[in-house]
Amino acid sequence: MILIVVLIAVTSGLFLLNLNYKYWKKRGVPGPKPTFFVGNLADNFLVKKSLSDLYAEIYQKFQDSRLVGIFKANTPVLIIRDPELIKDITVKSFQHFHDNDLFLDKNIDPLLGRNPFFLKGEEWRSTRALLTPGFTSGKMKWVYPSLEEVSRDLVTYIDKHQETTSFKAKELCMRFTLNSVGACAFGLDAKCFEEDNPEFKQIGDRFLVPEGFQAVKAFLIRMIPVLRKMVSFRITPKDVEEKLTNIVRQTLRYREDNNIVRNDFMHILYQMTKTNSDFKEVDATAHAAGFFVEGYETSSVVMHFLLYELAANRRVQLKLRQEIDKAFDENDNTLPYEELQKLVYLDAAFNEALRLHPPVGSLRKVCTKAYTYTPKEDEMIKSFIIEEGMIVILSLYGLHRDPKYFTDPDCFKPERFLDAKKDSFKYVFMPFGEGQRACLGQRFGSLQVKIGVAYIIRNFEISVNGNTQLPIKYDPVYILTLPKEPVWLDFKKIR
Ligand code: HEM
Repeated sequence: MILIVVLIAVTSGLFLLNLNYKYWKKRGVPGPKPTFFVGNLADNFLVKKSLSDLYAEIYQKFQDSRLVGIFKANTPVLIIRDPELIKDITVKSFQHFHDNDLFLDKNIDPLLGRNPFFLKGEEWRSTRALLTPGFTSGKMKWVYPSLEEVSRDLVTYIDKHQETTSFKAKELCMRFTLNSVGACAFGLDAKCFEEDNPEFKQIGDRFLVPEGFQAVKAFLIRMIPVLRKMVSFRITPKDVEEKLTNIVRQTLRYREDNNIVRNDFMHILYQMTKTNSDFKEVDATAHAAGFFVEGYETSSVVMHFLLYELAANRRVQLKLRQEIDKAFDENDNTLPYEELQKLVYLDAAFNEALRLHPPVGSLRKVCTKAYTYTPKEDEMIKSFIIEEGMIVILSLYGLHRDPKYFTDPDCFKPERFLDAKKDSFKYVFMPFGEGQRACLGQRFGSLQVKIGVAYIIRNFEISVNGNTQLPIKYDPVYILTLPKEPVWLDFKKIR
């Protein structure tokens, strides 16, 4: 009897699973054939390819479609290919797609759970409004002297070590961004150029890497989304949470006891704890931690890809050095904030590195209010409803390498950004996202990467070391776009 019940349950389960696989067919939306149980993401489940690589592959296969229907396990998901539709989702119809497909309970992960990236609805809106004043261009000018100091320390650090060894680019850039975030967010010297493994680096090495059991939970939640509400999942390791909380607590106390005012993000948070009774110490800690994790990691990823591309493309490196040298030479061997803003070729090279290697390879939005998809006249699809709760994917990696928008899409050619008319890459080049949910730290991230690279190019000739495995393949597991094997660079002092 039990056997019969189990058989009936399994057969009905299989039947229902297969039934769901007709979801897109019924609506006439094109898409790749799903594999039973895993849907279209088998290569990610088997740790062969990153999700961003997979979405981009699917994006590329369906050249003539505005959207592609796929299955994550047996859940229907939409990949949006059309820039006009992307504009609608991120800007015009934002009220239908205002949340990210990410879930962290702030009672379980109090630091990242309070981060705007993970927050939803009204809570996201009010937190974003609270933090936005910390990222104005005025505030960037405020922290710029700290960034200059850290950049000079970077040059001294490379200088000291380059005789004996070449550098793992990501690690070098991470030391730089950790020091700059330490200075600009916490008002502290993170000592990443002095010690081999200082506390900030230990925290940085572990922050975004869910360990053991948490990684298994993350995988299960991805496969079976209903588990989100049943399984307690955290990204921030417990000991990292304790260390960061202590750093913030001590800094706030020290400032209070000694009446210290510094030009940094912590001062803004400190003021909020004094002026807003709803803003508690745990909020200050969470937002300082948010600045920490978003500030060092994405920027160090971008910076190391930019250095790699400059090392691999000598012509671009030389041209960039001419621009940078001129600015330093005309300003007493310094690079003032206003001068950095004028470096158009540096800006183009930065954008081109972001185009080729966007750290966030895909954006996953959730439909928060049913949305009617209206096809164009030449489409073979009827109008249909994108239901509340459906996940829509914007494949940044797919868009950024689409030959329809970028000629020779796999080549590093900063000139394309110089020649382009304003806004011509809108909604096809969007490394920071678009619309109300776009990256809050874009100004700070761009500033620290550009100043760090400017100081390096001013002082060193860089080349790719033979230890680098080419062509670069992306890590299938890490949540950001990162090479599976490290990029090694050689530095030759020229000044
Ligand atoms: C160059 C480096 C960076 C890149 C490429 C980058 C990219 C992104 C992307 C793609 C998003 C998602 C946008 C969306 O959902 O539409 C995002 C969100 C966010 N980023 Fe960045 N980011 C960078 C640096 C930073 C820095 C330095 C900070 C802060 C110090 C920061 C803070 C945030 C926050 C708070 C969000 C969530 C915004 C929201 O949901 O309202 N980012 N970033």
